[in-house]
Amino acid sequence: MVNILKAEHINVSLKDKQILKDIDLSFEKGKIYGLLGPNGAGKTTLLKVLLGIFPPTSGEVLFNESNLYKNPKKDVRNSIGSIIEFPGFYDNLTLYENIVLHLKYVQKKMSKQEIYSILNTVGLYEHRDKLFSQTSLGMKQRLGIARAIAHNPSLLLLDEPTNGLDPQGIKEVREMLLKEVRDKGVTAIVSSHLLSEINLMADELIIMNGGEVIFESQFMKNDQEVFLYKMPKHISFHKDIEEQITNYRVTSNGDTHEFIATLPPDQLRDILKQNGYSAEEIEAYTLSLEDLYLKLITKEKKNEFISA
Ligand SMILES: Nc1ncnc2c1ncn2[C@@H]1O[C@H](COP(=O)(O)OP(=O)(O)OP(=O)(O)O)[C@@H](O)[C@H]1O
Repeated sequence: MVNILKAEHINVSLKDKQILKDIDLSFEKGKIYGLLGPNGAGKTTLLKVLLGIFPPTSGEVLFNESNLYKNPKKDVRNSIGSIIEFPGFYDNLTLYENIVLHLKYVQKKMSKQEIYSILNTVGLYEHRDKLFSQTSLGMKQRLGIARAIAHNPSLLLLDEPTNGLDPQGIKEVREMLLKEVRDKGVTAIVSSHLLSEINLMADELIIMNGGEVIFESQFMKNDQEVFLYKMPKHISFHKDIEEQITNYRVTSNGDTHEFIATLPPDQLRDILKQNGYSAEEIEAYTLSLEDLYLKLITKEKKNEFISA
């Protein structure tokens, strides 16, 4: 397991508001991370911090073991491709020329044919000579993706990359991303409000709310399932259980603990039996990504979660 990127205890405060709170994450080479969260959760801010364009109030970002904010190795940022917020391009240049300019900026030499091939990958080859100002929203977004991948980065930071794309475009972007990751070992962090897209492409899931990471899991990997458990409070949390549950437990109504875990029900029941409890006392529910997301966000809003 090779970590290409690490965010260590990132805090961001703007004026009196804390926008990111103690974000501590590691990202492995060759994986797609889905970044989810409601509007204002802090996803874009986190991506900007990871890109090296938004210095955190405290904390470190290490990309290939180089600190992005303190003496970064030369050209380290040129190994990152990104779409963060609306990509800025030159209106009076063609799509082809915009990519040429970007490649100059990141000091990467490419032949005309190679640039055509990139434009072809994102479905823009036949529009290559159109002025940027004369393209549709979807084409602009595709050009943003072309720019993000053009210089063969090892890390992609993509903030809602399918914004403005039609269903076919969304599918093409997903397939292209999967190909980049699988063929070239690129690591991608992709924020989206489209749960179904994240479900289809991400290996790992990060859910944010209120500037914090509230859930982190290999949700999709190897069909990993996530369960909601309801357990009577008289069953005390055994170390073996605690080690396997995720960071959240609900102290809910009356006599019941609710918690979310990837630990399968059979294994949880075995642990309970080994500790002298009746396994029949717990209720287990499989959560879809939508269930999980809504459960976490809703509970967060109601302040019902406490840290396990
Ligand atoms: N420059 C800024 N000055 C003050 N507050 C800011 C600034 N940029 C972002 N914020 C605030 O930080 C919080 C997080 O914003 P951010 O854009 O990172 O969220 P997000 O999860 O990307 O949201 P969305 O899904 O709507 O894009 C919000 O409350 C936002 O208002």
